[in-house]
Amino acid sequence: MAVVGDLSLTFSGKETICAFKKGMFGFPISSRRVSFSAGKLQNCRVNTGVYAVMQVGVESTEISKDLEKFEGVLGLDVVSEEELKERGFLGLRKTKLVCTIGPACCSSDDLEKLALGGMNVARLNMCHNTREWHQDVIRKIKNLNEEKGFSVSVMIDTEGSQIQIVDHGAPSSVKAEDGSIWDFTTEKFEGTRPFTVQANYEGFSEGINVGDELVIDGGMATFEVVEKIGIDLRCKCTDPGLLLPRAKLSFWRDGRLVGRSDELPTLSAKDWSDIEFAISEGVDFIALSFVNDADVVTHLKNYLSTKSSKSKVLAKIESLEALHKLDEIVEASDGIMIARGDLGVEIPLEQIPTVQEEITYRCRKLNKPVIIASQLLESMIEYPTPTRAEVADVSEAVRQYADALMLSGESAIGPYGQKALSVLRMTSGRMELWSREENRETVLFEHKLGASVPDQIAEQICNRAAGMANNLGLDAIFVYTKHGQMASLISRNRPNSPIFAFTNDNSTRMALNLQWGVTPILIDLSDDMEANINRSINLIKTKGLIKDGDAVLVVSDIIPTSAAQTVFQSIQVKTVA
Ligand SMILES: Nc1ncnc2c1ncn2[C@@H]1O[C@H](COP(=O)(O)OP(=O)(O)OP(=O)(O)O)[C@@H](O)[C@H]1O
Ligand SMILES: CC(=O)C(=O)O
Ligand SMILES: [K+]
Ligand SMILES: [Mg+2]
Repeated sequence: MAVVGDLSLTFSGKETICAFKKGMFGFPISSRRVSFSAGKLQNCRVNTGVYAVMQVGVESTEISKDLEKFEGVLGLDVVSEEELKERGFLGLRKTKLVCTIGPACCSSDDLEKLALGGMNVARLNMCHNTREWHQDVIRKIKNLNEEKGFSVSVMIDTEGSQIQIVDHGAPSSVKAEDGSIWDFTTEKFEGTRPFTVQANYEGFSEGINVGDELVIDGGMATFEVVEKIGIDLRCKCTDPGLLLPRAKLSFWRDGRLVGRSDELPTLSAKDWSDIEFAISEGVDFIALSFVNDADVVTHLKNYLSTKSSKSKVLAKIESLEALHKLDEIVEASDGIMIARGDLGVEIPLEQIPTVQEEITYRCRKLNKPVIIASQLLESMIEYPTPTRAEVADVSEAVRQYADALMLSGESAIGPYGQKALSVLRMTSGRMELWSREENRETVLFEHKLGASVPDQIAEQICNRAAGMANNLGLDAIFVYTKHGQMASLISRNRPNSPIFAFTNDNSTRMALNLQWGVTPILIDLSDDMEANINRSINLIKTKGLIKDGDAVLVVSDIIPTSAAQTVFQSIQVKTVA
């Protein structure tokens, strides 16, 4: 049980304690109003992750005195708290970790182990499994957050539409031999039909000519189209290989992709129904597969706001079209996933590394979090140790300053998911340290970032703040933020000091889980900024996480709630005393 502190209350008469938030205590309180008669209520355990300013409708001064100590509870997750206690400010991990949840890790026990192992975001791929299964996993994660003080965000990833194999006549993989002739059809067939492959999309052969190349999964096997029979294609295997279930099909002519993805809807009827589900479950992120332009992102964001949903929309970059419209997609979305798996079906594999670096850089410039996904530790689906090349790939992603790294099958279906997560954690920690030592005082690549976000005052304040924190070697940056904008602008500079983002908005807290170097903390914020700052520093101090003499840089962007107030944006250095 995550505990901020134990509290004993002595009741002298017929008193009522009002407005405790649900979950405030370590035992369940379902009502917001609890009555106690005379006696002593001992060892009420106050959870982290839930904040409340308590109002006490009592005459007893004794109770008020006890409760005063707890006024304003810090919503700091248990994992960051432990990491901070063990390793100090500079030891906090900066790169965020996303785990795909699948049959290998969906029990509460497994999910808890992943949360303890550093999972910041749990991803659910709507391509697989049932609605009930997904719902069950989401509820388990939310329960763990509430009861055990974790702060794991939930992401759903839409199925999207793509030309792929639905049936190749075998339960798992089939081998295509050199020179063998295969029919690709959309017709459904019963049982096994040798050398026949069923594709999922009626128009899959439209515009395809004899002589075109059909590539499976970006290079697992290659065929040449030798004949068109109605809408079916007869093909000869020119590069033998494996056809896996759900393998992706792409067509090439003269070394170029024959672009097809704009024919298919980014959001199918199934995707919309999954989005309704995501809204009703209150998920934190919706990742859109096969985004081809900004319109679909804007459309979904507008739709979510009509539903009062605070889910953030991530665009997955996994098509050639998306690369052509990268900037507009990045600007429209709340973040990006570089989906290297399907991207490798649409562009030659040797282009992936440079494209990854370019997308990562564009995202940082435009101040949007970016996740690097797919095959980071692929061999760990089978083996308990990664290849050296995989560790090098992970390190490179960290060196590029991606916000987050993602596990796919490694956690979803592999028996070594927790180990894979720890490989990500150790490798990113090592690389972060190395980059910091390399960069020392020059982490601020401001000349490279340029002025590129709309709010230039906020941008300048945050750039200066990050620079100051580095130059002065400050212990931490505290930022007070409603929507996370300032926290994100500081993170964009990738400063050495950890960024603690204090917010009173839970959806901001959950969204910031994806941002490099940011530890979001839920806290009650009043209009009095000085009071907020002092109270949060005191709370952190009470927990033993900061001590006298530590120096923090404080940045705030609290927007006025009344006409009498002005926008409060400031930088100050505070030495804890
Ligand atoms: N909920 C699930 N139930 C069963 N299997 C799953 C589930 N989620 C993932 N998997 C398995 O893990 C593998 C990797 O998962 P992942 O979701 O990353 O697939 P992907 O094909 O890379 O993603 P996408 O479909 O978005 O392109 C999948 O091929 C699938 O076998
Ligand atoms: C993650 C994903 O969708 C991909 O790599 O294709
Ligand atoms: K998907
Ligand atoms: Mg994909």
